[in-house]
Amino acid sequence: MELRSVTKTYGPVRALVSVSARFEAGRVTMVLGPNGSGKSTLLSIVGTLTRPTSGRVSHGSLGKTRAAVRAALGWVGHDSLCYGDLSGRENIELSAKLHGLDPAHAFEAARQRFDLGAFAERPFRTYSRGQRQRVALARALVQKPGLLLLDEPTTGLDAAGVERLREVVRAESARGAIVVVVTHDEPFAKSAGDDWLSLERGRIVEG
Ligand SMILES: Nc1ncnc2c1ncn2[C@@H]1O[C@H](COP(=O)(O)OP(=O)(O)OP(=O)(O)O)[C@@H](O)[C@H]1O
Repeated sequence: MELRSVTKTYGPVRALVSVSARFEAGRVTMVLGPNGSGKSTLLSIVGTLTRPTSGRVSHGSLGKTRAAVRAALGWVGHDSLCYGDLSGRENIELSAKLHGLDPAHAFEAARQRFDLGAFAERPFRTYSRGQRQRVALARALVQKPGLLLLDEPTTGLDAAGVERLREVVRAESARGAIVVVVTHDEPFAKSAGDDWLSLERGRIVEG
């Protein structure tokens, strides 16, 4: 997957300025940079949720159409994309159904992988932050995405939660996914990343 000279403006604000980068299958790219440097904008362009103002985005073998890329996309952003009135189990099962997969099988796999306890039967809105994060991640991974995008995934996680996340990120890339993670957590970025890309005022400064 590749961005070529991608610029994104919002009125007078230049969120990204001529950004070029490659993201390889089987590698984890960490996107770093201060607040407002364009990290979330980059992620949403890569995820086809935002169109660039100029420049080119190629998703390579993930697909040529937005629909194809979105079918291959696993996304955990600031918004969990989970329904608050549904339980964790129901959220995961719903995601499985939307991808044409067996819901019970998908939930059982997620339950084991993310150690989902009795809380998985309660409404999602009652969850602690760490529980939300586990279910949101489980939901995003249901269809074994070819492209996994995570925005600040360590926020609110304890040390054990961060370690589990690191293992999941490494396992997903080892499976062959392209993984792109926006983070302010430098120890996590160092330990879980293969490639690092730093943004400052919408421009790549290294990496
Ligand atoms: N929908 C929008 N409308 C107007 N300006 C926007 C919009 N989205 C982002 N911006 C602006 O673009 C710039 C980059 O924002 P972005 O959210 O990509 O930064 P970020 O690096 O993810 O920041 P943070 O670390 O605070 O999450 C900021 O100046 C922001 O205010």
